[in-house]
Amino acid sequence: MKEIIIATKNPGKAREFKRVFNDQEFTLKTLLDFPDFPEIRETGTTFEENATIKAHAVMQRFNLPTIADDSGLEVDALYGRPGILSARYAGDHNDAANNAKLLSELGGVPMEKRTAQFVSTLVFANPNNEKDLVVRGEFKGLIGTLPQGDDGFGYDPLFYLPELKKTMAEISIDQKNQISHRGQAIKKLEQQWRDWINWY
Ligand SMILES: O=c1nc[nH]c2c1ncn2[C@H]1C[C@H](O)[C@@H](COP(=O)(O)OP(=O)(O)OP(=O)(O)O)O1
Ligand SMILES: [Mg+2]
Repeated sequence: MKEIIIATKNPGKAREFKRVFNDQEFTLKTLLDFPDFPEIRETGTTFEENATIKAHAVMQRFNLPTIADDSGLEVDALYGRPGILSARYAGDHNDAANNAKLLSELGGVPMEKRTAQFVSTLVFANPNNEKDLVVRGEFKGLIGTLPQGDDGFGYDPLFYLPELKKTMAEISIDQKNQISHRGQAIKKLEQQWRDWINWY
């Protein structure tokens, strides 16, 4: 059976990927299956650079086709921050601390100025392909004034969808995948990767 690795240690991302990116033809693994895999330093200056760093580190270790997601939240009132530093905004990978810092930085900013977007860049690297496949998805919303909902991960409890009158943490994983930055990027990947990949 062919294998594809998702180069992530984030359980929320892994769950969203496994829900929509699967097939009889290959099995999907993530770094959660390899807990000893060393920390990959995300030293790039763009989502694409960081996704490329992660995809290549993991591809080289396993010699298998590897997809990495680098993603984050760009808040207009904060001039695009936290952006590529989203995971490290307040503390290292502490969602609650990150959300609290975001609320505090946006203190006093009225709802109409709390516009933001989630961004996801996916890089698919393969030992037999010279060029990586790169896709990106974006999704706009508003930053709420208090966290709501228990689903999702990261900034989802603060990411408010005015059309649905719900946060991203109050919709199902399937609904999130249908609309989200990552869901859109995965759809683009689905449309392109079979024509791109050289298995052997
Ligand atoms: O759908 C999302 N819903 C809520 N928050 C999200 C989402 N997508 C990204 N985010 C936030 C989480 C984290 O603070 C940062 C990603 O950082 P990023 O380095 O790409 O991922 P990560 O370190 O959690 O896992 P890994 O690098 O192993 O894939 O943006
Ligand atoms: Mg990361």
